[in-house]
Amino acid sequence: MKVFNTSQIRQCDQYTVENDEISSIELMEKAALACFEWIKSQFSANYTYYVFCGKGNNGGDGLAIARLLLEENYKVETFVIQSSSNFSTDAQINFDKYPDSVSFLENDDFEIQQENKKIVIIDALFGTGLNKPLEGNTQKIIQKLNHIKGKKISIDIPSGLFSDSLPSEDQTIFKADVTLSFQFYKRAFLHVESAQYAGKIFILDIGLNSKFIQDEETNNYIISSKSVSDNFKPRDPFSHKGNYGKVALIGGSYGKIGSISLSTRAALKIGAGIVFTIAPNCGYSILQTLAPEAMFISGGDEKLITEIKISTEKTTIGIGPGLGKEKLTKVALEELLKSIQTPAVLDADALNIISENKSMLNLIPKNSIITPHPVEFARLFGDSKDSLEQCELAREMAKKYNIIIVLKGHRTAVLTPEGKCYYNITGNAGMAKGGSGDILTGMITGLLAQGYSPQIAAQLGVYIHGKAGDYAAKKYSQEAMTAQDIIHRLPEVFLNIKK
Ligand SMILES: NC(=O)C1=CN([C@@H]2O[C@H](COP(=O)(O)OP(=O)(O)OC[C@H]3O[C@@H](n4cnc5c(N)ncnc54)[C@H](O)[C@@H]3O)[C@@H](O)[C@H]2O)[C@@H](O)CC1
Ligand SMILES: Nc1ncnc2c1ncn2[C@@H]1O[C@H](COP(=O)(O)OP(=O)(O)O)[C@@H](O)[C@H]1O
Ligand SMILES: [K+]
Repeated sequence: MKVFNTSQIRQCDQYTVENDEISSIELMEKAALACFEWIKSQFSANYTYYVFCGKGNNGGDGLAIARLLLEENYKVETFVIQSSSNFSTDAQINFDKYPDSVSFLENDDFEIQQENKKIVIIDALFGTGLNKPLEGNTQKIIQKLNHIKGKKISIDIPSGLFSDSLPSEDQTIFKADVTLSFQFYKRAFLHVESAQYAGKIFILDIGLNSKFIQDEETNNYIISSKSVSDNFKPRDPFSHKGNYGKVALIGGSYGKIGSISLSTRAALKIGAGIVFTIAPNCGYSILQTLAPEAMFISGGDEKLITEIKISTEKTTIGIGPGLGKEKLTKVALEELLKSIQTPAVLDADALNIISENKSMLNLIPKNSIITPHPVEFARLFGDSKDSLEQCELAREMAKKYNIIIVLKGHRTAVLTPEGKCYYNITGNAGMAKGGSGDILTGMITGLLAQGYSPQIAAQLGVYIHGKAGDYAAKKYSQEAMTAQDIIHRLPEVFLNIKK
């Protein structure tokens, strides 16, 4: 699913109005109707709706939503911000059509009856037309709204937020529980500094022109469930274990055998044919017990990995979880990287070793996948001022080193050597626990071994990992789920992909 910037969304609107039999006011009505239907499906008529509108098209959406609510006898109070600018053409039409009176706000002296607990505040003050951070009265109004208790819904984008850039810390922005946005994810919804204002995001289809959407180019995408099922390869009934690849997961050190055992179990459970684990000898009994399907190869020492004895020709390597950074381990990693000809997966301490020996970056086989969290990324490639800048730096580094970078976080981004960015929107805060990343390494390595291209293995891996995490949270709660539960919920993910 493509992510467009504000100017592309505007062009898409315009193209739709010019090429489809729909006028801009009809498009606004469609957008408002989609919001109204969503609101109706979630809230009863017992709520009082306070609709705050600007004079642009976002305000026009708000006025149309307020009218639709009134027509179905919902209790509605509508406010319009008084300003020197005129209504946009379509907002003026919706203002004229509004069947009740509206209150014009010159400052923040509006009243909302708080003792009535069933309150919905609809923010239709500013949309994608915002041209500078809010100040003066609008700023005060939003600050006041942010202190009022009630359900808060932003239309298209929280007022005060820009679609394509991140806010400064002191910027005033409406804090929504839910954002109902039209047709496309906005980039601001995909970065933590801005996404926190949007709450839960629902993308409403308003039927914008599909040819435009197909033809318009972008470098930013969402990994959609459709792209996952389109790329998914069901197992051939006549296949044997040799068809599903040979994986070697390398990692663990004394006290951290758990991490490589999680990776091992994840690789098995994601469908890999044959799995080896290379770990220190202290991991032998643990691994043979926790993952009896996998074969153990000694890493050369009781507590550390000092040698990696595996033919890399037909084996897909995943290295890093719990590995440690001892000198002998570094040497073993260096030797391994020199011997690999095919893409591998590098995580955690494998990346930390490389960040302390930057020339090793050039040893990473091309099209390999590295899976840093933001701090590991910064160790490798330097600091960034925010997550958007870090994402752009990752795009450059993926191109420079010809690798795929899986930049982990609330919205993990997969950056490719062609400069594309694929955001993952599955997953939840229950996964913010030690071990979740080790599982992702095992999953991506297991998918790569099964013949998925590195880019698809990375995209499927992060999507499936997050989706399994969502099933785990549903069953056990975000608090009580542990990383292992992500592995346990993989069956639900596969059964649903196949549907
Ligand atoms: N395809 C779509 O996405 C559709 C979008 N529509 C709506 O149209 C919106 C965009 O409409 P507009 O371009 O009219 O923009 P807005 O409604 O965001 O606001 C523009 C107005 O706000 C004023 N303004 C901008 N920045 C300000 C600031 N910092 N302080 C005070 N005033 C400021 C401008 O002077 C202008 O009057 C979208 O967000 C969406 O809600 C819908 O109506 C229909 C379809
Ligand atoms: N709040 C969150 N929402 C969605 N996914 C999350 C969240 N927090 C963590 N995750 C996911 O959990 C994993 C954590 O990986 P990592 O930071 O390497 O942890 P570790 O290796 O210590 O388990 C990543 O895949 C990340 O995307
Ligand atoms: K808004």
